[in-house]
Amino acid sequence: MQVMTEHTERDGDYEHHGGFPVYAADPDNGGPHFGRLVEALRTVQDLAVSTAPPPEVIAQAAEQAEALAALLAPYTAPEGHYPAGRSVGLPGRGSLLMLPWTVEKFDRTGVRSTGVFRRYHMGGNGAAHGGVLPLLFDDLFGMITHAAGRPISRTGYLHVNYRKITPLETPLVVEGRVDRVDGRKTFVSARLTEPDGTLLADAEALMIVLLPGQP
Ligand SMILES: CCCCCCCCCC(=O)SCCNC(=O)CCNC(=O)[C@H](O)C(C)(C)COP(=O)(O)OP(=O)(O)OC[C@H]1O[C@@H](n2cnc3c(N)ncnc32)[C@H](O)[C@@H]1OP(=O)(O)O
Repeated sequence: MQVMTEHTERDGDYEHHGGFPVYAADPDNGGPHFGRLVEALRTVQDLAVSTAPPPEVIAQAAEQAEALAALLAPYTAPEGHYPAGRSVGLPGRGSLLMLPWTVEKFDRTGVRSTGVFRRYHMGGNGAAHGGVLPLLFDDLFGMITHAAGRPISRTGYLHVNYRKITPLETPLVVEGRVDRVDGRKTFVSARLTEPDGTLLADAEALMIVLLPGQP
């Protein structure tokens, strides 16, 4: 997918990325207002799942949301030609789908990212939803594979162990690495912890290098 980092040592097939389009990081991070837009939309997501306004306010909000959608709709662009997902200077690379975390380390020895789960990510009883942890790990494993100089790979399996309730609005750290390479197979693992090292979840996955033209 995204070829966004310079590598000094690359896998021999690094330039082959299956059938993925090759596209680059956006050096402008979407321009001067894009980060602000993404953050405002994330706040709207938080509020959309946590407010109970009266019907007249909901109607007003719906009209404004519809107007925003109508404003943006004419600018739909092909994959790799919009800043979401390519704005590596923004939390979650500027993609609303990704957790709004910040990559602190990205090299062949592994990737570390820090951030918080927000109100939008809540499951039950104040804790993070179980489904957002695999999202965090899966994206991290994609980055780990990429940072290790492996060609773009897809997740064959992803196993998460939920060790402790994951809190919201609490600074957390996720860090992982390549454990083993076997032909097309890259075995990776990672841990989600509190800053004091308390383990919240760990995960392991198999990333499989795509064959030429493979989607
Ligand atoms: C900077 C950011 C960069 C981000 C990069 C993007 C990362 C994206 C990560 C993802 O989330 S991808 C989305 C979730 N994954 C998928 O949708 C994958 C769907 N599955 C497939 O497309 C194919 O199954 C796959 C390409 C993964 C593998 O199919 P292949 O037909 O190419 O391979 P094959 O089935 O022959 O398996 C290759 C090897 O892996 C092994 N394998 C495959 N799946 C396995 C599995 N689930 N468990 C254990 N082993 C498995 C398989 O046995 C075999 O081992 P050997 O080479 O030793 O014989």
